[in-house]
Amino acid sequence: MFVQKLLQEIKSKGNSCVVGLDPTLEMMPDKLKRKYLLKGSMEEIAQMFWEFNKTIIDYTSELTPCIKVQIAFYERYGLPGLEVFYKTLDYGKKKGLMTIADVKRGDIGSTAKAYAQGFLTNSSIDSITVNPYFGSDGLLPFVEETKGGEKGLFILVKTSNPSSKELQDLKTEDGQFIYEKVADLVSSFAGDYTEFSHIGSVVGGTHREHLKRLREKLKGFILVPGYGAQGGKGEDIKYAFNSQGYGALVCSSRGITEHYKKIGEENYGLAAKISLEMMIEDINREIEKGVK
Ligand SMILES: O=C(O)c1cc(=O)[nH]c(=O)n1[C@@H]1O[C@H](COP(=O)(O)O)[C@@H](O)[C@H]1O
Repeated sequence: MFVQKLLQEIKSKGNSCVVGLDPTLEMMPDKLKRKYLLKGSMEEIAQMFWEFNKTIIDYTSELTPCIKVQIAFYERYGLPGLEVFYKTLDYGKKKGLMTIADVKRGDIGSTAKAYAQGFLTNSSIDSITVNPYFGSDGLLPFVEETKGGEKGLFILVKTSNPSSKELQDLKTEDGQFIYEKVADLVSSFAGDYTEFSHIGSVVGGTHREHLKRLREKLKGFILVPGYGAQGGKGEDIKYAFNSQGYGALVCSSRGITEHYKKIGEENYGLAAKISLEMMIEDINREIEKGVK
């Protein structure tokens, strides 16, 4: 079961920090560029991303419970890129990690069903991110595909980007914000659960007040992106956890994979590990302090 496996990983590793694998050309260490880039073809770039991802996973898999792989960074390099997206998830699973395929899908019911089946029947994918803009009939195929709780969903409730307030913070007729309405919709799908529902949500780590309000409303795990590169801090993000220190996954991508730029590229994998260790220390310290 998704939630049980996730909790087991979190407890055995002693943290809820997720490594995001969002490779870009600019992110690549020079030594990899020298090794792979002859013509600059999609195949070469994909091969380079594969070595980069494998190295980051090798250095961090003993620490992190989970990886998140954002599909856009792979799709932009066509089929060779997509192959690396799936190979990365597969490699993460082989290393014993839980996986989030960050695909942010959503559509009318029939198309949503195709998305849901395409991603959620893949044995290397434990969970996906979902866009709720189509409303309940667009969400139902994803909920249906995860019925039984073997797989999980993270539905966008309040995103981390500065403009998220333009639409998500609009007030509805009954005085609630739109993101609160989305949270209610997500909760209505959560079903029976003992600890946390496998129907989770995404709330950006850049909004302390939202995390406070939403932790009470939401019954599933909260995926919290925005740590590090987007300015999210442990002192705010701790509000996504329950009083026992569980129920959230904090994700950092560039903060971990680009850390080598601060300390030298000879060992970019070790640099990622060091950055993850610092993140874990920060988040765990804040959880320990508790919420007021
Ligand atoms: O669903 C997400 O993961 C997500 C939601 C959100 O509100 N904000 C957000 O940054 N993300 C993703 O989280 C990652 C953040 O990357 P960094 O800013 O490099 O840590 C990217 O893959 C984003 O697409």
